[in-house]
Amino acid sequence: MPRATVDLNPGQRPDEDPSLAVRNNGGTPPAAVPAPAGRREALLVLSFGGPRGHDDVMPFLENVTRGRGVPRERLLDVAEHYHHFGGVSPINEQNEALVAAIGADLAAHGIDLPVYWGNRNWDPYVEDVWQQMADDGIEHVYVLATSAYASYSGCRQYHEDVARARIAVSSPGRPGGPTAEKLPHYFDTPGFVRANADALAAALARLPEEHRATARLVATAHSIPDAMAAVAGPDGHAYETELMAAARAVVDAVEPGREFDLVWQSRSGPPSVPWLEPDVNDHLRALSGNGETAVVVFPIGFVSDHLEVVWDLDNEAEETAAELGLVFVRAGTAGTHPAFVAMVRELLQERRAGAEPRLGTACPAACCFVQRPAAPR
Ligand SMILES: CC1=C(CCC(=O)O)c2cc3nc(cc4[nH]c(cc5[nH]c(cc1n2)c(C)c5CCC(=O)O)c(CCC(=O)O)c4C)C(CCC(=O)O)=C3C
Ligand SMILES: [Fe+2]
Repeated sequence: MPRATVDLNPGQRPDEDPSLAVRNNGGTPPAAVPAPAGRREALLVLSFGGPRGHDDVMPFLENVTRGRGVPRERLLDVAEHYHHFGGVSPINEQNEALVAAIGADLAAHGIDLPVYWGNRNWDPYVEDVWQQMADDGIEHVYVLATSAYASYSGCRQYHEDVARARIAVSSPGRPGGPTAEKLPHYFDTPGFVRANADALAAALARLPEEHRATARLVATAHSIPDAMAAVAGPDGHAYETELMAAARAVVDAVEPGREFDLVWQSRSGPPSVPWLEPDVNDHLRALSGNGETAVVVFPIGFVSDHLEVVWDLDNEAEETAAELGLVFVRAGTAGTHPAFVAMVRELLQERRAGAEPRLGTACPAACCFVQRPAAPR
């Protein structure tokens, strides 16, 4: 018997809180059977979203943090980071490039499948894209989330985004637009590991020669609240274990067995709430105190060089390193690396051929569930 799963396809339930449909419904997991012949399918790249200009910044931040108890001072602080880039997040052009690269790769392999792009927090919103796909006659959508790992923010919330979009496009006789299934977590796929390993190797090569063999390798990922980490994945703590596995595989692909650290960046929320530690800046101080002279930071937790990378690492962490006199190089992310793009095609083909659903495709009903604060502050 299939386990109760997060329901991506709640159909037409306009009177229900969309998030309840996701949380409480024991839905049917996508079956391990091939896609029906002739069904009109599409791929949706589902991402976080980011502002496109000055005036978008605060409304965007309010979208991200609605009802989440993030202090206003933190929002104003983060708004400043965006304003350093004219209010334009790099995430949009990163996603446009990824969509183009996936489209070109599918075409090059003779796979006739349209690729759409939608976001949780900013235009193009997932609800609007779902409507577009419905209008275009798409019947089934494979969803690639731009996060490789388990956690509420990186997995479950993307399931919720899809369920919300499906409810938004429901109308009498046309419930939910296309049906959906999320592609599984891909942190451990050879393509994702290869893309990150190439980036790490390139970063090492940018170090002055005398530091290459001894530089400390430091993997980073977005910090999350301890409470969110505790319930990530079916058995808890999957965010940390998946990150550790991905970082280990990436380092081993460059230099088998070389030591590395996994630390956290970009924490948010009120100081009273514990998040995963140590922070990358504190970690750099500790390394320097231990006599280390050079570091390579590789943001394994992210799939593109968006703001959390180009500000929090290239600016803040780099500055910390400079104060300490540490030689600092930051490795790139998967971006549009051909191995990463090919991996997306492989995940897609695996699902279309009827492979057994893996974690992230069909999640147990309570997987990654976190209780949000009762009232927005
Ligand atoms: C696990 C995780 C990922 C990785 C998985 C994934 O990629 O989905 C991620 C990605 C991202 N986070 C991003 C930006 C932000 N995250 C925030 C806030 C938060 N992130 C959280 C977690 C994560 N975040 C959490 C638990 C919060 C607290 C509020 C809440 O519980 O939701 C805030 C609010 C202000 C602040 O407090 O920092 C912003 C602006 C951007 C866009 C960057 C750009 O614009 O280029 C991206 C890709
Ligand atoms: Fe975030």
